Amino acid sequence: MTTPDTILSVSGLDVHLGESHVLQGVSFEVRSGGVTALLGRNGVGKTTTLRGLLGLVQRRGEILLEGRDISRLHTHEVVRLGVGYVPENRDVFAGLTVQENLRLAERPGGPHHYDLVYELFPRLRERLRQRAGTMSGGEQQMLALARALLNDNRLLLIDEPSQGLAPHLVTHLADALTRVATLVTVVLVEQNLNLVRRLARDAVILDQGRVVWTGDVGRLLNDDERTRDYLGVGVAR
Ligand SMILES: Nc1ncnc2c1ncn2[C@@H]1O[C@H](COP(=O)(O)OP(=O)(O)OP(=O)(O)O)[C@@H](O)[C@H]1O
Repeated sequence: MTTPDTILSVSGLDVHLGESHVLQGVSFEVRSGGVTALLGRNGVGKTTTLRGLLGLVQRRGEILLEGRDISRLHTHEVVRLGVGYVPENRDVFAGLTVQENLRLAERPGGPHHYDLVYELFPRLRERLRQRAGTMSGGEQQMLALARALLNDNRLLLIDEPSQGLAPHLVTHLADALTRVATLVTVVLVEQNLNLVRRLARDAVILDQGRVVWTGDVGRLLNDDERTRDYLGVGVAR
């Protein structure tokens, strides 16, 4: 049931890729504010769900953003409604500088939140003239996040931001995302369950293209059997 504090409501989302029926009627809701984690084993359809929401893959089903059906909109129209995306491959232009990468991310009409970006990632301000491709993986991840944060978004879709980062960078990322989540609703795909525990309030678990569990993150991560069955891991406490 959709309640007033629901920002996103997905119902019967279906995606075929090649011969595969990757999403088979995915349905879930995202509450306004904070972080909802989209979890599941490798290959269950998490990235495809984010891409489906954005219209980057052909999809069927109903997707309501603040009550408005966006399921037939093109990607640029979804983005213009305030949906930001940070893909897992760190979508930066390697041959361009940090400054150019940020400029290109500016959505026409603004506003553009450079103050916020530099407050969260002071390193980027120091490196405005550096080519993005010569920065470390962590710095590129910060730049990818910064590109999404520059614009006014209602919803940010962030795919595996901690992938490949050293532990101290994961801590920095967690601090930044904690602040981000006070400003905009986040749907986070993440394998690092310590990060999920720290950041997320709600969880949605996918298995083989279907939602198999939704609920409170704390409840999920305190349930060894469930985390083992659905996520294939034990959780360190
Ligand atoms: N272009 C494509 N053509 C055919 N199958 C695809 C294509 N892209 C993805 N798939 C398949 O769709 C399934 C879901 O992929 P997806 O990337 O959404 O999973 P995921 O849950 O994000 O996985 P991971 O945690 O490993 O990133 C996988 O089995 C994948 O092999």
